[in-house]
Amino acid sequence: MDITFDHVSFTYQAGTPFAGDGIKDVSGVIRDGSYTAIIGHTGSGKSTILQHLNALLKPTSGTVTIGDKVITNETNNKNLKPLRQKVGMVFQFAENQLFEQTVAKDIAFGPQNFGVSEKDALALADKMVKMVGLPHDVLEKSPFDLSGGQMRRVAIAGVLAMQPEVLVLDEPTAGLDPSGRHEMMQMFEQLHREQGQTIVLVTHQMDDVADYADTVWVMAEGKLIKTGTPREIFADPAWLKANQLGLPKTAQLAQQLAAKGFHFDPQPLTESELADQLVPQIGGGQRG
Ligand SMILES: Nc1ncnc2c1ncn2[C@@H]1O[C@H](COP(=O)(O)OP(=O)(O)OP(=O)(O)O)[C@@H](O)[C@H]1O
Repeated sequence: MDITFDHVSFTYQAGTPFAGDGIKDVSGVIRDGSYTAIIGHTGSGKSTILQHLNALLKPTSGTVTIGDKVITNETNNKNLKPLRQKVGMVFQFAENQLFEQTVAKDIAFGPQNFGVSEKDALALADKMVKMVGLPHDVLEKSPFDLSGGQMRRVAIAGVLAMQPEVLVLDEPTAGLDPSGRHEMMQMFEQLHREQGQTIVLVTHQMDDVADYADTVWVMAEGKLIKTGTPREIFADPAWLKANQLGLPKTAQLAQQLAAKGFHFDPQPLTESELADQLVPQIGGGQRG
């Protein structure tokens, strides 16, 4: 399912003295099957974009087309429930939204709310717990007895149990330690690679953009100022700096090595790309 923005603007508290622009004249497509990263400085409009992906916000002007559903300022709120199933949102610190007595009930809550029987919803909970890498025995535990990272996985399992066509992640690894971050990003990567899950990721981590995304939207002051592949977006360090964005760590390291006489073409964005280009230059690669 594609999600298409056509000249979308959104004004918070429109018509009041507190009115403020959220996004301005955004046009672009989140392609079915893509892994799209949305990046930009604080206040650039990323969260406002996300909330248009399942019509939590409706455009002040312009249209958002989600699959076959066209959302405008005039769209009636009543008919939006199916969208909430099709576009699953994992908000920042999603674990704060857990509330049931057991993990199983918490994960099953969403599907049951959409008419799935209790038995089938609990079977889904069983499957999703595995998918997010948690042991089976957490199902009967209280979510509040788990670690923070485990609680977040339960919250994500609850979103996945809705079997969304598009999975939207708002800084899903915020507050996790480096290994927890890596494991969680690998989990999303697996969903994308093995099941073709469409993913939209808001992140401040340029390494994650380079490692996982195939498409990038760059936001600044409410506008979508650039779209492209990570390679296209990271090709111009001066432009990135002007927009208060950085390079992935690997590309930064390659820049430092280039200043010492090493040569890279194309610019390496991931560790394995860096290693592939560096090894021949230091005469390595053959051991023993
Ligand atoms: N509830 C609100 N009421 C009024 N203005 C808002 C509201 N939420 C956001 N804004 C404004 O809309 C603009 C875009 O904000 P948004 O939260 O979408 O940016 P962001 O890129 O997600 O920021 P961050 O990286 O800090 O989460 C900002 O100028 C912000 O001040």
